[in-house]
Amino acid sequence: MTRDYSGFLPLTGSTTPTKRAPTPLEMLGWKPFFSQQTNIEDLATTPPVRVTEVHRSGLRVLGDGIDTTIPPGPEATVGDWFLLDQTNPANSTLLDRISLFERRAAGHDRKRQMIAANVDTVFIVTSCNRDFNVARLERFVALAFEAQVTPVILLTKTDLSEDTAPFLDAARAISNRVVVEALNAKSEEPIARLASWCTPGQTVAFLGSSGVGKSTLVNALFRNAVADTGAVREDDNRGRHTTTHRQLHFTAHGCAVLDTPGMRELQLTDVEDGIAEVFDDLVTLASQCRFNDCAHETEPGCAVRQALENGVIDAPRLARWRKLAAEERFNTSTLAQRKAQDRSFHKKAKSAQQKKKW
Ligand SMILES: Nc1nc2c(ncn2[C@@H]2O[C@H](COP(=O)(O)OP(=O)(O)OP(=O)(O)O)[C@@H](O)[C@H]2O)c(=O)[nH]1
Ligand SMILES: [Zn+2]
Repeated sequence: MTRDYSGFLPLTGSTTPTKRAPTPLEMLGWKPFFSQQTNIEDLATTPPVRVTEVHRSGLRVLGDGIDTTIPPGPEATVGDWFLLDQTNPANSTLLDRISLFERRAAGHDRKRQMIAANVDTVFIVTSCNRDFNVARLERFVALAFEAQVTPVILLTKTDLSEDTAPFLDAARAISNRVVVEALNAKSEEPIARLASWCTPGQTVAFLGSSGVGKSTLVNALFRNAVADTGAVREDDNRGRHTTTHRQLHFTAHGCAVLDTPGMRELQLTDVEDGIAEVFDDLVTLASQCRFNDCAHETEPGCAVRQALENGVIDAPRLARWRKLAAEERFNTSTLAQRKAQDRSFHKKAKSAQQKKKW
């Protein structure tokens, strides 16, 4: 899989191609990627609108001078762009996405459920204390890579830690494609430290376990700049947003911040490529094993074990990769596949038992 990583770098003033003020559509997140899917004539008759709220009763969409609700469709989620059919909104055209967070729903058919579309950056938040866990960070980075969203790791609570260097080192070792920042979320730091990713027209989201400072950071982005922040509470010490539906909030200068309960429950399903990107060095090594299906255990000509013996790779990291990949495979398999795996396991166990008897 080839992927363009140029977008994984934070935008800086010097690389911004034009200095003109963003258009109202650009403030909502409109990008050349979407313009390419339409043309000037169509833009006039079917103007672009972005889904900013998903309710059972309908989708709230915003455009240039447009704020309306269109009927809910199974195929759209918060962050999506439509070309709005003003006479028959149900006929609006959904545009291709730059990125998509999705998950498998619970239940028998385990249908895919879309969480959020066209997110540019996801801040993976953890704190410089006992919450810090490399395996958990790797899992979130894999989810971001899979969704085609730029991950940025934020280490909070630097003010409560005597030495943040070991946390920074461990987080930076996860992937050389992921920027890591350490900060005190309760100070004045967040606005300046997150500024390069929270420019007008950018869409950001936050991932991380409970209590690490996600709400504190979101509130910092909205402090003194209340635009459409009805559901984001100031002084939220418990850190629970009141929102129960999926919603984009816009800061006063036009950065969209995703607030969606689903982001808290993203599972490791269908993220094989994302995991392979986090552990790309190990994947490359594994491809050099003599056998295609090498389990890197006792097989001859195993490049992974060789690298381990030579001290080229780190044993705990190798173990984390294998654990994550196994979990992903299990989550991704269908119920029928799991039953088949179970049956074949019981068969093998039975035949092993019978062999013993003989
Ligand atoms: N000292 C200090 N406290 C922090 C920092 N970041 C967050 N906190 C505090 O940690 C607690 C939890 O922060 P929240 O922002 O609510 O955490 P959250 O990640 O949103 O948690 P959930 O909403 O449960 O997912 C709050 O009391 C915050 O004030 C930090 O950098 N330094
Ligand atoms: Zn091997």
